[in-house]
Amino acid sequence: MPAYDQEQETAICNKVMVSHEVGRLRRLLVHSPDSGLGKVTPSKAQDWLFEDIVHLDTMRRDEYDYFTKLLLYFLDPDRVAGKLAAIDDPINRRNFYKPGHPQFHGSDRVVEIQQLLTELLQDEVVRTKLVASICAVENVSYSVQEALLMMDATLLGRTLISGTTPDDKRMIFAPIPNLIFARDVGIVINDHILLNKPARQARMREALIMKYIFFNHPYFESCRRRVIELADSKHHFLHHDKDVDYKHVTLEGGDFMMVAPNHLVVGISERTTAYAVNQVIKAVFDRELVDKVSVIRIPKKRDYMHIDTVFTQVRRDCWVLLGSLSKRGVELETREFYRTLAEEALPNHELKIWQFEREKEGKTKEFAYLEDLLTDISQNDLGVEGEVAFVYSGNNEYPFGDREQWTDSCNLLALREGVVVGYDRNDKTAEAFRNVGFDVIDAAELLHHFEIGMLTPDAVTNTLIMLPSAELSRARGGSRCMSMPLWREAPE
Ligand SMILES: NC(=[NH2+])NCCC[C@H](N)C(=O)O
Repeated sequence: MPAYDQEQETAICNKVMVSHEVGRLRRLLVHSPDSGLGKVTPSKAQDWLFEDIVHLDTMRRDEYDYFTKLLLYFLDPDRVAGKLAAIDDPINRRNFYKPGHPQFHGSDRVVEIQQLLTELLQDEVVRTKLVASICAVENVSYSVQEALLMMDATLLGRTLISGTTPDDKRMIFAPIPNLIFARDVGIVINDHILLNKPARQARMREALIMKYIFFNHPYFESCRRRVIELADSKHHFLHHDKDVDYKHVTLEGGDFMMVAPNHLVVGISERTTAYAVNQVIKAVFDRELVDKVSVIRIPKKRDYMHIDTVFTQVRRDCWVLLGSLSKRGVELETREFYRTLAEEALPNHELKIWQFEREKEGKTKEFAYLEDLLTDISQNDLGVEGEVAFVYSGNNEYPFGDREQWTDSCNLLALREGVVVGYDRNDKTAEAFRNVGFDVIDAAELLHHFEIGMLTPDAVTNTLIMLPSAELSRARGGSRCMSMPLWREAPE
């Protein structure tokens, strides 16, 4: 047996490398719903980017826990295989799923942000800086700041995320309920990490916490010099408010897709500004990180939010997307208009796609439709020779396409090529998947098959795994949103 190589083991453990959307997922960041989600009030729900208040216990026990089990089964099976009956025995009070609890799974493959934060808070210097920054942003009193500094790291981590002190009685600042959407906290571009700059106030504390984690946690030590932080334009603070927008950098992970090692896809959306995209292109070309950047401008509407709410990749040769932004959808919508009037009248006319190449400065290619770009990626970047398959939200039947997009039918996370996780409420989209030859199976049933030895994760192919989603979908994000891949292999 070769000698155990500690250095090599650490390098693998801390590997940060994402160059694809669909190869085998090896490591990711997540955050399971914390008590802050159970404190969202109807009057604040919209400000905090939820469409409704959620029932926390149902969301955790009946929904998110299945996500955790699935991720562990595929990425870190030793923690769960053959153990689910014991893990889920009511006697164990879900302790396996509770960050900070001695029985917490603590996986180094399915990495919990709260655990990283707790570890980071053991460093006195970082702890003082981070607490001071959060207290400044949240505008709390000096005495609260002092009290926070007295807490032990586990309790402090929990408080900084949930906004509530450990006795769970005193809310000292707002929760950050969107931290469950780990996709938006940062972006891995090959071996670099691009920091998020959220568009909404409700997500500022998340970005602050993650900045400290990426720059200070030993886990990211090896790539610290490869963290990219983009700034607003020079003197942006001198501009009039109404002019600030176009010179403002806001960017969120849902608008970024590493589709191939040489090719980054970026969205201009409600959350990511054109100015930010311009800075990103410069940053990745200057560092020679990719050869191509494709930019997709989508209508700035709440329903669409990020590009990953309107399409995601399933296999090298298969994508799921929203019909009204597809070739047929846009053509149908425009047909009855004079061309120039269509541009004025139709929201989907905002859809525009450009491709920039590092070596060909000034030369920009345009794509008329989303399918054209996606076909180009499949065939030219990923070597697909035959047809490229498109699965449409709601099976492209009116009005199910829009209804199911709203509940994240287009926001899928690939665990491996062709094995994707989606929400169980999107029936028509599931039908569309069946029509192109996919199996559709509930997460609970699949886990049961694993537990009784009927199936192994490696044997699963071309499958849409359905996650219970009545509560999760009210938070407006799907499985892709709930994951930030740190390491993904190339599709085999
Ligand atoms: N990558 C995504 N699509 N993330 C979805 C985030 C949802 C969250 N409620 C927000 O509005 O910010």
